[in-house]
Amino acid sequence: MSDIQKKNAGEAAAAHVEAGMVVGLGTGSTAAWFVKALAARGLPGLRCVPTSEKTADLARELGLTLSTLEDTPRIDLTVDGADEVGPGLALIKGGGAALLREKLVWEASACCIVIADAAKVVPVLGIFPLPIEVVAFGHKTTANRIADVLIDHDINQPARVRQADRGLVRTDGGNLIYDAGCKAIHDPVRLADDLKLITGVVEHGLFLDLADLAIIGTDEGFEERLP
Ligand SMILES: O=C[C@H](O)[C@H](O)[C@H](O)COP(=O)(O)O
Repeated sequence: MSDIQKKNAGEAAAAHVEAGMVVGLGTGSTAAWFVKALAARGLPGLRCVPTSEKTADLARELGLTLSTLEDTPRIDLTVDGADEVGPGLALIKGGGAALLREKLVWEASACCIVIADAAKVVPVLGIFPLPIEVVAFGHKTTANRIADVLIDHDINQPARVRQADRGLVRTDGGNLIYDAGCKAIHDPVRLADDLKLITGVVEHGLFLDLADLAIIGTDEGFEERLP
C-alpha cells in the first residue's frame, strides 16, 4: 500500500474529467485522492454521483455538486479504486463494503477507470478475500449456500461474516458482508454467475468486463493499462 502511488493514480484520473460531465465517484482511500484532485480542478458544470455515504460526505465538504443515479441515470465517467486488479482488468472490489452502490454506478457509466497502487496488480484474482453482500435475514443459511458454491470452485474455506468493533459490518444499504478467502479464483466468470444465483446474495465484489482503463500509480507517476 503506497499513498504516493494512490495519489498519483487519483490525480492522473482527474485529468480525464471534462467540464459538464456526470462523474461517478468511487469509494476508498485511492478514490478519495481522485475526489480531492477533481475538486481542486474546479471544472464548471460537474455533477457527481457518489458510491457511498463516506464519499458523499467528502465530496460535499470539498464543494462538489452531488447528484443521484435517479436524477442522472447516465454517467459519463466513473473513477474508483479496487482491492485487486487481475488479467483483463478483472477486479475484486468491496474491501470498503461499498460494492453494491459501486457496481450500480459502474454499470450506468459510459466509461470506467480503475485506479490503484502497484501492489493491487495480481496475476490471478483471489488473494484478497472476495466480499459478498448478503441480506441480513437468514444470512447464516445464505452463508451455507455460498460455502457450497465455493466448494464447487475448489475453495474449501467458508466465507466469514465481516465484523466491526461494535458488531457486524452493515453496508450503506443495511446488508452484511461475507468475505471469501479464495486464494485463487480460476474461473471468475463462473463464480460470479454462481454467486448471483443464490437467494440472499445481493451482489459480489467481482467486477468483470467493466473497467475500460486502469491507472496504476507508481512512485514517480503512473502507468495506464487497457483490458
Ligand atoms: O468497497 C470499497 C471499494 O471497492 C474500494 O474501492 C476498494 O476496497 C479499494 O479501496 P482502497 O483504495 O482504500 O484500497
